[in-house]
Amino acid sequence: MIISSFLANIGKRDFLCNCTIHKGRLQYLKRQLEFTSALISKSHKGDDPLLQYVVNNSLREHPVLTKLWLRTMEDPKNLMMVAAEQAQFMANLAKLIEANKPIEIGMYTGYNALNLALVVPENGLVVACKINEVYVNISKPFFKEAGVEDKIDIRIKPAAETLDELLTAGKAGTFDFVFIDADKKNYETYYEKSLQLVRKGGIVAIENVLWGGRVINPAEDDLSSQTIDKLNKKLHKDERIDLSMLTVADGRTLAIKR
Ligand SMILES: C[S@@+](CC[C@H](N)C(=O)[O-])C[C@H]1O[C@@H](n2cnc3c(N)ncnc32)[C@H](O)[C@@H]1O
Repeated sequence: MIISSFLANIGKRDFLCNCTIHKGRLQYLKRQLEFTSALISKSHKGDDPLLQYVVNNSLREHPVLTKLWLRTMEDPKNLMMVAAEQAQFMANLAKLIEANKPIEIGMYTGYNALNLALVVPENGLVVACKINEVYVNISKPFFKEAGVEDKIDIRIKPAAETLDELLTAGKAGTFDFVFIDADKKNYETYYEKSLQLVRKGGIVAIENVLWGGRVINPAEDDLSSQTIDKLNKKLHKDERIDLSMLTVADGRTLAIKR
Protein backbone atom coordinates (compact mmCIF):
# COMPACT_ATOMS: atom_id res chain seq x y z
CA MET A 1 0.00 0.00 0.00
CA ILE A 2 2.72 2.42 1.01
CA ILE A 3 4.61 1.90 -2.21
CA SER A 4 1.56 1.95 -4.45
CA SER A 5 0.30 5.16 -2.88
CA PHE A 6 3.41 7.14 -3.60
CA LEU A 7 3.94 5.58 -6.99
CA ALA A 8 0.48 6.75 -7.88
CA ASN A 9 1.65 10.28 -7.23
CA ILE A 10 4.87 10.14 -9.17
CA GLY A 11 3.55 11.95 -12.18
CA LYS A 12 1.85 14.68 -10.18
CA ARG A 13 4.60 15.94 -7.97
CA ASP A 14 7.07 18.68 -8.58
CA PHE A 15 10.40 17.41 -7.41
CA LEU A 16 12.43 20.36 -8.62
CA CYS A 17 13.65 22.18 -5.58
CA ASN A 18 16.86 23.66 -4.34
CA CYS A 19 17.78 20.82 -2.10
CA THR A 20 17.32 17.13 -2.55
CA ILE A 21 15.56 15.90 -5.66
CA HIS A 22 14.05 12.47 -5.45
CA LYS A 23 12.41 12.15 -8.84
CA GLY A 24 15.12 10.02 -10.36
CA ARG A 25 14.94 7.56 -7.53
CA LEU A 26 11.19 7.31 -7.73
CA GLN A 27 11.39 6.60 -11.43
CA TYR A 28 14.08 4.05 -10.88
CA LEU A 29 12.18 2.50 -8.03
CA LYS A 30 9.08 2.32 -10.16
CA ARG A 31 11.02 0.50 -12.86
CA GLN A 32 12.55 -1.82 -10.31
CA LEU A 33 9.19 -2.63 -8.83
CA GLU A 34 7.73 -3.21 -12.25
CA PHE A 35 10.52 -5.61 -13.02
CA THR A 36 10.47 -7.02 -9.49
CA SER A 37 14.13 -6.38 -8.80
CA ALA A 38 15.15 -5.85 -5.20
CA LEU A 39 17.70 -3.16 -6.03
CA ILE A 40 16.64 0.36 -5.22
CA SER A 41 18.57 3.41 -6.16
CA LYS A 42 18.09 7.07 -6.91
CA SER A 43 19.31 10.25 -8.41
CA HIS A 44 18.94 13.75 -7.04
CA LYS A 45 19.23 15.64 -10.27
CA GLY A 46 15.81 14.84 -11.59
CA ASP A 47 16.29 13.06 -14.87
CA ASP A 48 20.08 13.31 -15.10
CA PRO A 49 20.92 9.91 -16.62
CA LEU A 50 24.59 10.07 -15.78
CA LEU A 51 23.97 10.71 -12.11
CA GLN A 52 21.33 8.02 -12.18
CA TYR A 53 23.92 5.68 -13.66
CA VAL A 54 26.34 6.57 -10.86
CA VAL A 55 23.70 5.92 -8.26
CA ASN A 56 22.47 2.74 -9.87
CA ASN A 57 25.98 1.39 -9.81
CA SER A 58 27.15 2.53 -6.41
CA LEU A 59 24.31 2.72 -3.89
CA ARG A 60 24.41 -0.07 -1.34
CA GLU A 61 21.50 0.85 0.83
CA HIS A 62 20.74 -1.16 3.96
CA PRO A 63 17.26 -2.70 3.57
CA VAL A 64 15.90 -0.88 6.62
CA LEU A 65 17.21 2.41 5.25
CA THR A 66 15.29 1.67 2.09
CA LYS A 67 12.16 1.07 4.13
CA LEU A 68 12.64 4.31 6.04
CA TRP A 69 13.21 6.13 2.75
CA LEU A 70 9.95 4.78 1.41
CA ARG A 71 8.09 5.72 4.56
CA THR A 72 9.58 9.20 4.50
CA MET A 73 8.45 9.67 0.91
CA GLU A 74 4.89 9.61 2.20
CA ASP A 75 5.55 12.79 4.13
CA PRO A 76 4.93 16.08 2.32
CA LYS A 77 8.29 17.39 3.54
CA ASN A 78 10.25 14.46 2.15
CA LEU A 79 12.60 16.70 0.19
CA MET A 80 14.30 17.48 3.48
CA MET A 81 15.70 13.96 3.60
CA VAL A 82 19.34 13.63 2.68
CA ALA A 83 20.02 11.89 -0.63
CA ALA A 84 20.75 8.19 -0.17
CA GLU A 85 24.00 8.26 -2.10
CA GLN A 86 25.11 11.29 -0.09
CA ALA A 87 24.28 9.53 3.13
CA GLN A 88 26.36 6.60 1.93
CA PHE A 89 29.24 8.96 1.26
CA MET A 90 29.01 10.26 4.81
CA ALA A 91 28.83 6.76 6.23
CA ASN A 92 32.00 5.95 4.32
CA LEU A 93 33.68 9.07 5.67
CA ALA A 94 32.62 8.12 9.19
CA LYS A 95 34.06 4.65 8.69
CA LEU A 96 37.25 6.07 7.27
CA ILE A 97 37.91 8.10 10.40
CA GLU A 98 36.63 5.25 12.60
CA ALA A 99 33.93 7.44 14.04
CA ASN A 100 32.10 6.12 17.04
CA LYS A 101 30.44 9.30 18.27
CA PRO A 102 28.71 11.23 15.50
CA ILE A 103 26.18 14.02 15.94
CA GLU A 104 23.26 14.59 13.59
CA ILE A 105 22.00 18.18 13.83
CA GLY A 106 18.52 18.09 12.31
CA MET A 107 17.17 14.55 12.28
CA TYR A 108 13.82 14.72 10.44
CA THR A 109 12.69 11.07 10.09
CA GLY A 110 16.17 9.83 10.90
CA TYR A 111 17.47 8.54 7.58
CA ASN A 112 20.99 9.79 8.18
CA ALA A 113 20.92 9.09 11.92
CA LEU A 114 20.16 5.47 11.07
CA ASN A 115 22.73 5.52 8.30
CA LEU A 116 25.41 6.60 10.78
CA ALA A 117 24.26 4.24 13.52
CA LEU A 118 24.70 1.36 11.09
CA VAL A 119 28.40 2.09 10.66
CA VAL A 120 29.54 3.01 14.16
CA PRO A 121 31.02 0.18 16.22
CA GLU A 122 29.15 -1.72 18.94
CA ASN A 123 30.01 0.85 21.58
CA GLY A 124 29.22 3.75 19.23
CA LEU A 125 26.45 6.27 19.77
CA VAL A 126 24.81 8.81 17.46
CA VAL A 127 23.48 11.93 19.16
CA ALA A 128 20.53 13.02 17.04
CA CYS A 129 19.17 16.54 17.56
CA LYS A 130 15.47 17.11 17.01
CA ILE A 131 13.52 20.27 17.65
CA ASN A 132 10.34 18.38 18.58
CA GLU A 133 8.67 14.96 18.78
CA VAL A 134 7.27 15.10 15.25
CA TYR A 135 8.41 12.07 13.22
CA VAL A 136 9.93 10.25 16.20
CA ASN A 137 7.12 7.70 16.02
CA ILE A 138 8.10 7.11 12.39
CA SER A 139 11.83 6.80 13.10
CA LYS A 140 11.87 4.52 16.11
CA PRO A 141 10.39 1.33 14.63
CA PHE A 142 12.97 1.48 11.84
CA PHE A 143 15.81 2.05 14.31
CA LYS A 144 14.56 -0.98 16.21
CA GLU A 145 14.16 -3.12 13.11
CA ALA A 146 17.74 -2.33 12.13
CA GLY A 147 18.89 -3.34 15.62
CA VAL A 148 20.42 0.04 16.41
CA GLU A 149 17.80 1.68 18.61
CA ASP A 150 20.29 1.77 21.48
CA LYS A 151 22.85 3.47 19.29
CA ILE A 152 20.74 6.56 18.59
CA ASP A 153 20.34 9.07 21.40
CA ILE A 154 17.51 11.37 20.31
CA ARG A 155 17.68 14.75 22.07
CA ILE A 156 14.49 16.71 21.72
CA LYS A 157 15.15 20.40 22.12
CA PRO A 158 16.77 23.14 20.03
CA ALA A 159 20.03 21.70 18.74
CA ALA A 160 22.11 24.59 20.10
CA GLU A 161 20.94 23.67 23.60
CA THR A 162 21.91 20.04 23.13
CA LEU A 163 25.35 21.07 21.92
CA ASP A 164 25.73 23.39 24.91
CA GLU A 165 24.76 20.56 27.25
CA LEU A 166 27.41 18.32 25.71
CA LEU A 167 30.01 21.05 26.12
CA THR A 168 28.99 21.74 29.71
CA ALA A 169 29.22 18.01 30.42
CA GLY A 170 32.89 18.14 29.43
CA LYS A 171 32.43 16.41 26.08
CA ALA A 172 34.54 18.84 24.06
CA GLY A 173 36.88 16.97 21.72
CA THR A 174 35.12 13.64 22.21
CA PHE A 175 33.00 13.49 19.06
CA ASP A 176 34.32 12.69 15.62
CA PHE A 177 31.69 13.44 13.00
CA VAL A 178 28.97 16.09 12.89
CA PHE A 179 26.38 16.56 10.18
CA ILE A 180 24.82 20.03 10.27
CA ASP A 181 21.48 19.90 8.49
CA ALA A 182 18.97 21.97 10.47
CA ASP A 183 17.75 25.58 10.43
CA LYS A 184 20.12 27.70 8.39
CA LYS A 185 19.99 30.82 10.55
CA ASN A 186 21.82 28.95 13.30
CA TYR A 187 24.46 27.42 11.07
CA GLU A 188 27.32 29.50 12.44
CA THR A 189 26.38 28.61 16.00
CA TYR A 190 26.20 24.94 15.09
CA TYR A 191 29.55 25.12 13.36
CA GLU A 192 31.33 26.79 16.28
CA LYS A 193 29.94 24.39 18.87
CA SER A 194 30.55 21.38 16.64
CA LEU A 195 34.14 22.37 16.12
CA GLN A 196 34.60 22.41 19.88
CA LEU A 197 32.94 19.02 20.23
CA VAL A 198 34.96 17.15 17.59
CA ARG A 199 38.41 15.77 18.16
CA LYS A 200 41.42 16.61 16.03
CA GLY A 201 40.86 14.90 12.67
CA GLY A 202 37.11 14.91 13.25
CA ILE A 203 34.82 16.11 10.49
CA VAL A 204 32.09 18.73 10.55
CA ALA A 205 29.96 18.25 7.43
CA ILE A 206 27.68 21.16 6.57
CA GLU A 207 24.72 20.61 4.25
CA ASN A 208 23.15 23.00 1.73
CA VAL A 209 26.11 25.37 1.58
CA LEU A 210 25.14 26.50 -1.93
CA TRP A 211 21.49 27.01 -0.97
CA GLY A 212 20.20 26.70 -4.49
CA GLY A 213 22.79 29.20 -5.75
CA ARG A 214 21.38 32.04 -3.67
CA VAL A 215 24.62 32.36 -1.73
CA ILE A 216 26.20 34.07 -4.74
CA ASN A 217 24.19 37.20 -4.26
CA PRO A 218 21.95 36.90 -1.21
CA ALA A 219 18.89 39.09 -1.23
CA GLU A 220 18.58 41.68 1.54
CA ASP A 221 15.64 39.92 3.11
CA ASP A 222 17.08 36.39 2.74
CA LEU A 223 18.61 35.64 6.13
CA SER A 224 19.33 31.98 5.37
CA SER A 225 21.35 32.78 2.24
CA GLN A 226 23.19 35.55 4.03
CA THR A 227 24.04 33.30 6.97
CA ILE A 228 25.32 30.49 4.77
CA ASP A 229 27.31 32.87 2.58
CA LYS A 230 28.88 34.47 5.66
CA LEU A 231 29.75 31.07 7.08
CA ASN A 232 31.24 29.88 3.77
CA LYS A 233 33.49 32.94 3.69
CA LYS A 234 34.44 32.51 7.32
CA LEU A 235 35.44 28.88 6.82
CA HIS A 236 37.59 29.77 3.86
CA LYS A 237 39.86 31.68 6.23
CA ASP A 238 39.46 29.46 9.27
CA GLU A 239 42.92 28.21 10.26
CA ARG A 240 41.43 25.69 12.70
CA ILE A 241 40.32 23.44 9.87
CA ASP A 242 41.21 21.87 6.54
CA LEU A 243 38.44 22.51 4.10
CA SER A 244 36.62 21.21 1.05
CA MET A 245 33.42 22.61 -0.39
CA LEU A 246 31.83 19.91 -2.50
CA THR A 247 29.45 20.70 -5.33
CA VAL A 248 27.39 17.57 -4.77
CA ALA A 249 23.65 17.97 -4.28
CA ASP A 250 23.04 21.45 -2.81
CA GLY A 251 26.65 21.76 -1.73
CA ARG A 252 28.36 20.22 1.23
CA THR A 253 31.34 21.54 3.13
CA LEU A 254 33.70 19.20 4.90
CA ALA A 255 35.63 20.93 7.67
CA ILE A 256 38.32 18.71 9.13
CA LYS A 257 39.57 19.85 12.50
CA ARG A 258 43.33 20.44 12.66
C1 LIG B 1 16.74 19.06 6.35
S1 LIG B 1 15.95 18.30 7.70
C2 LIG B 1 17.14 17.12 8.23
C3 LIG B 1 17.21 15.89 7.34
C4 LIG B 1 17.99 14.78 7.96
N1 LIG B 1 19.36 15.18 8.22
C5 LIG B 1 17.97 13.53 7.10
O1 LIG B 1 19.03 13.00 6.82
O2 LIG B 1 16.92 13.07 6.68
C6 LIG B 1 16.10 19.55 8.94
C7 LIG B 1 15.55 19.14 10.29
O3 LIG B 1 16.04 20.06 11.27
C8 LIG B 1 15.03 20.27 12.22
N2 LIG B 1 15.29 21.52 12.94
C9 LIG B 1 14.99 22.77 12.57
N3 LIG B 1 15.39 23.64 13.50
C10 LIG B 1 15.98 22.92 14.48
C11 LIG B 1 16.60 23.24 15.71
N4 LIG B 1 16.71 24.51 16.14
N5 LIG B 1 17.09 22.23 16.45
C12 LIG B 1 17.00 20.96 16.05
N6 LIG B 1 16.43 20.59 14.89
C13 LIG B 1 15.92 21.56 14.12
C14 LIG B 1 13.75 20.28 11.40
O4 LIG B 1 12.65 20.01 12.22
C15 LIG B 1 14.05 19.17 10.39
O5 LIG B 1 13.57 17.95 10.88
